[in-house]
Amino acid sequence: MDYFNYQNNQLFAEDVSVAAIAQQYGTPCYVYSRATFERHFLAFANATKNHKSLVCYAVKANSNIAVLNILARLGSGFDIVSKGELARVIKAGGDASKVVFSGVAKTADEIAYALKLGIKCFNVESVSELERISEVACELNLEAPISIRVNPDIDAKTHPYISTGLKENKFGIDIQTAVSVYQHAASLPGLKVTGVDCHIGSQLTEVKPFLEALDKLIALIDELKEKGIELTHLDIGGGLGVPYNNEQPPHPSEYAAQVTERLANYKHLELIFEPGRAIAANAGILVTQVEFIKQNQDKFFAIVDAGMNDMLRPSLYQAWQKIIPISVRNDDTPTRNFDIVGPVCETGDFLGKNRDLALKQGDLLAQRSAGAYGFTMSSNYNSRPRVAEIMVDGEQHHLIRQRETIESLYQGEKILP
Ligand SMILES: Cc1ncc(COP(=O)(O)O)c(C=O)c1O
Ligand SMILES: N[C@@H](CCCC[NH3+])C(=O)O
Repeated sequence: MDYFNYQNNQLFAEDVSVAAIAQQYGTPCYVYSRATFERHFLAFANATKNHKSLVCYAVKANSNIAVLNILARLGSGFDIVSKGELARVIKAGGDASKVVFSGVAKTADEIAYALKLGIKCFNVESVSELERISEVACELNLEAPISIRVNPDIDAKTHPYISTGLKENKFGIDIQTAVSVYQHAASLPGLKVTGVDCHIGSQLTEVKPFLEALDKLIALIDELKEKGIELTHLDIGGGLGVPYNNEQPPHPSEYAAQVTERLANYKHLELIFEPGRAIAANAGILVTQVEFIKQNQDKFFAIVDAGMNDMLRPSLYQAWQKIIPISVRNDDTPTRNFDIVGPVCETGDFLGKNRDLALKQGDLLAQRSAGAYGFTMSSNYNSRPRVAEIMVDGEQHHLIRQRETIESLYQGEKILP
């Protein structure tokens, strides 16, 4: 099921022509499908119905408040990594009691903000952080629910930059030392030990590494119980991959079924998932226009109006995302092998390389799978205003973030007197 489809050679997002959106809002722009966000969220939520569980959407994937609101209405919880992300969740109508706070460097201010809002849990990534949370909680006369994010030293078999569960990665606490850290946590004032957490990486295309991590977590939970520390939840993190090209990641229902099966004897443990990409990636496209066609000897470039500042993934991870025309040509324009490059002054500024397309100046293109880690990783590099975001909902479309203005680029800056 795909909500981005061709009708009479024109790309549609649900029931709206993408060309019409580009005409109305200009390019580049991100276009999202509400129905896709909902379908992906429900795939997780429904798959885990036989086990007490909570889906905490990872806000970093796509943090527009319209997206968060759509998910909050379906009962989603949220995985956040900053005060800013938590503020977005609250602004969007999310429930703080369903928020888990991840990240390696929570400040005292961020901890206090989250504590006062009554979040579900802090996923703690170091002993120093544990002590900081204890101090802040005591100062506020509050109790902080915590879980330790353990690093299980599992190879997630993904790109090294998005692998997080190996001992050489900065994330989590070495699982070998976890028991003593839990004992330390139990002795500190202001803390309530509630769970265990891990997140081994992103864009995983197999269930096996998740299950390996889960087995290590279960062994830890058993050991803690023997030592008198009983946990009430297990957070397996996010990381389920999506098909960008020919990858065949397991469907959320298959993944969730295998995870819950392993937890058959642990029905009392609430299971938390933190999916980001699996919910958002294929719910969005980046729409861009060909500014120029350029030929250097036998190399063809389509220079488009979206750059690495709008979509960083290809430059940062050599990520491959499909690029398709918004209107399929049926004239005699030759198909050529193009590098699709942006306007930014960097050699690494490309959306895709070696793409066989029939293109002319002025054509519109869509980069697919752009709903996750697209807009949220965008910047103003080269003083380029960040682009508009549009949410399609059936036959309706809504501007959910306006294009930044030139003036906004230097807002807050000052010239010396
Ligand atoms: C702690 C944590 N949870 C959840 C996620 C979401 O990951 P994904 O988008 O791969 O599901 C991330 C990002 O990788 C993360 O760091
Ligand atoms: N931003 C990355 C994933 C990292 C997720 C954050 N832990 C991507 O686009 O693939």
